[in-house]
Amino acid sequence: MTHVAVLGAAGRMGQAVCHAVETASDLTLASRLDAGDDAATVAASGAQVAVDFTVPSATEANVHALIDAGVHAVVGTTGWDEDSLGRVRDHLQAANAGRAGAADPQLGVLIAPNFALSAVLAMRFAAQAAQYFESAEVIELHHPGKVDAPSGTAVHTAQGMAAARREAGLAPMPDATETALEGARGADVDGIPVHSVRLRGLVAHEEILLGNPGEQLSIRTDSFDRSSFMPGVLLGIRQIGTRPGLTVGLEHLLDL
Ligand SMILES: NC(=O)c1ccc[n+]([C@@H]2O[C@H](COP(=O)([O-])OP(=O)(O)OC[C@H]3O[C@@H](n4cnc5c(N)ncnc54)[C@H](O)[C@@H]3O)[C@@H](O)[C@H]2O)c1
Ligand SMILES: O=C(O)C1=N[C@H](C(=O)O)CCC1
Repeated sequence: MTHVAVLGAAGRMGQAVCHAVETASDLTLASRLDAGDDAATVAASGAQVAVDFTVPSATEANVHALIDAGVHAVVGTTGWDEDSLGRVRDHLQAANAGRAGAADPQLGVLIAPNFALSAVLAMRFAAQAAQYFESAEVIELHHPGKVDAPSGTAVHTAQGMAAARREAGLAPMPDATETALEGARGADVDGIPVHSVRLRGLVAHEEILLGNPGEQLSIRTDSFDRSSFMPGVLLGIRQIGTRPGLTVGLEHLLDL
């Protein structure tokens, strides 16, 4: 039986994760934490794994506290960049160097911008397709309660596509824009324009547009309900104990 703590337990995702953990026969919900609670207390609740769905401004400090507490972490909170990921990688390496044996297992942290299978596949397909198209843009569409833009998924998608374009030696994308209102061409993520829509009624959606003369490929993922993220979160909880160090992206846990 794996004991699980949930950080951000009062939030939209935290509530869904608590319910998913409570209804899984191999998991026990050890503690629920929200703003104002100390992440360092999760070990005392008996948790071996903590799940973080909080806010971009808090998640990195939470992860460092969890590493210090000797608890594996599964993180869905967005807002990570190369610097913050690097600090977690270094902290894990230092912490794991001092840990050995069954009573002191090697710690793992999984940080995934999207736990929905459709989104993970969309990111993979977009990276595969990117080298074959002159033009590529990403449109992400979310509920208006979301605090960050662009979405972590859109950043991850654009970075994967940009890396594939670089590797294939593609020229910059055609774009004759000479004058534009600020923001009209979206945010520039590694040379890929990313557009953010916030609309009441939406949950989490993304469309990737790829264009060539005379043709277009559209790749779209829609999470209509937060239940779409739960199989991925549960997979992360079940596997993180066997994955020491930092893993970025659920794709590494799937047989894609
Ligand atoms: N990876 C994914 O698949 C996925 C899916 C959905 C959302 N997200 C991300 O998860 C995060 C949370 O999304 P949400 O819609 O649940 O947000 P939310 O605002 O509904 O919930 C966040 C919760 O975190 C709490 N919180 C704030 N600071 C905290 C702290 N220091 N310690 C503990 N709790 C704290 C808040 O009080 C709130 O209850 C966002 O970054 C979002 O982008 C990721
Ligand atoms: O609801 C959110 O907020 C979501 N955030 C993630 C992101 O920023 O990519 C994943 C989808 C839902």
